[in-house]
Amino acid sequence: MSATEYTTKHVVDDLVSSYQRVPMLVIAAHPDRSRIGERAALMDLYNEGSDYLSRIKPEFAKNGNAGRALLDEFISRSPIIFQRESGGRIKLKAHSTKTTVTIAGRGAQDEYILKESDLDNGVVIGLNHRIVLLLKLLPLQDSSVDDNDVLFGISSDIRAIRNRVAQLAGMDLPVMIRGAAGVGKQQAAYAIHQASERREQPFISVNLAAIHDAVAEAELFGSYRGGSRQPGYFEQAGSGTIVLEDIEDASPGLHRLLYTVLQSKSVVPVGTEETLPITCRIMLTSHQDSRGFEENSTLSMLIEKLSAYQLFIPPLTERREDIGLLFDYFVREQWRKLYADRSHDVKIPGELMSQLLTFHWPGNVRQLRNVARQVVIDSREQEQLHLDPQLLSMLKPSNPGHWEDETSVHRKPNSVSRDELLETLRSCRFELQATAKALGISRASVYQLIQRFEGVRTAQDLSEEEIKKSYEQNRSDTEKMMWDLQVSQIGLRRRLKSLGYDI
Ligand SMILES: Nc1ncnc2c1ncn2[C@@H]1O[C@H](COP(=O)(O)OP(=O)(O)OP(=O)(O)O)[C@@H](O)[C@H]1O
Repeated sequence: MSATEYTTKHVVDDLVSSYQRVPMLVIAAHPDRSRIGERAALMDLYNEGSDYLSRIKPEFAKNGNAGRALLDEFISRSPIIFQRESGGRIKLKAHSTKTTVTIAGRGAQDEYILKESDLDNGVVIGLNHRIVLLLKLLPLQDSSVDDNDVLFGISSDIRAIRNRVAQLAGMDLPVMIRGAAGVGKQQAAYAIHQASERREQPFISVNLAAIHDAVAEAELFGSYRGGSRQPGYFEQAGSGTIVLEDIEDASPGLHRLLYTVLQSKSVVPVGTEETLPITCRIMLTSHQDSRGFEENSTLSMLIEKLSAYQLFIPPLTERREDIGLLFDYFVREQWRKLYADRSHDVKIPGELMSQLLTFHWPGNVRQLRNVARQVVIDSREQEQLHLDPQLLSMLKPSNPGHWEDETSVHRKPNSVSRDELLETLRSCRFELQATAKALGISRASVYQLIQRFEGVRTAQDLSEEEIKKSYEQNRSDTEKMMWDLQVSQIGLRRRLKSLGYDI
């Protein structure tokens, strides 16, 4: 690789937009768990065209500490060689080492060619099935890890978001947080609240899609019923923070109500003449791309009003370097919760970590956390973390982008058969937006087709009984519930939350 400046997409529009990226090795699994998240830059590969990896080189570091090599007795001192080839490719040569080298968990070979695009996404290197490293082009930054970070992670994206959170915490302004389902939007809102002067005040999160239009006004702004005052969510938030989740899923009526309230900075509880000033900080979350908002709609005006400060959280697969550390963090958290009496120094097997690093994570961090919980439950009597075969097959890498070329296709909804709809819904994890894209029809048409065909449903159509049964059978795992009930996980979570389940 020549000494080119690699440009990287950045998460926060108005922060620095390019970094120098170099080939970096990040430890994702190591017998000594404290080493997860350490990184080493292959500067000789970057500058001179070749570098090597062995038990004694290079030196990995985090938190500004002095570096140390892998130092694992099962890893050979003889080197694995990285050599620059034409076209930004890298040859990895394992001829002269006794260490078994695997790439992305596949069978061991003596030589591998890594394309530049592989290095962009991150190449998963397994050493003797004990140590797993991610080789990726990353900015030349130190790895800083603090277990007390509300937003945990070592990627430059999470780092930039943490900096942004610190800035936003000091400004008493509304914030808009965008990103796909499960990326950590609510976690980011909580991080801002915790870092702000409002931290001692309530933090209230409201799922707008779960509120029925008929009761929305009373639930949000309060009411006067049967001789007593019922406080709404805005009042309950007091001088704290209110997070209005997934704003695009609320009804247009609700958008209009919120817009009026935000203009007047006050609410009028239903059935009263009383005007109550709003003192809480407002944050919105959205899982939709800004192009998805219809121009001049109340929603777009509402968003414009509230989006003076935005935060975008990228999907987990764009920051694979966070996976090892986050998984270890969630395993420790779940282990403490479930087996407080047992040491939580269980080993993460190399194969498991390779699989986690290569999976496409459509449910993002939430799904990773669910997998960690499931693995901990399944490992009760084991020395190592154990993965249930069903879960293992679910984590097989697949091609999530298979519909992307079809976004320009436009067809009549009438030409979509029930079978095609069902098959596409399944391949898109029952998410309506993705299904609409894949079929080349609008989201509204997908919804109409669901209503039309028998046996095809959304989470809104499920009975409370069915939800309860599936919740118990699947031990509250919403990923499993999604496949069981054949509805989107986002919709399902919304229903669960509105029914008061702990998720
Ligand atoms: N960087 C992070 N560090 C620690 N925990 C995280 C991080 N990101 C997400 N999580 C955890 O992952 C789970 C999902 O995060 P969160 O609920 O914030 O996602 P979201 O983007 O708001 O999802 P949705 O759009 O589906 O509501 C939560 O349990 C959260 O605590």
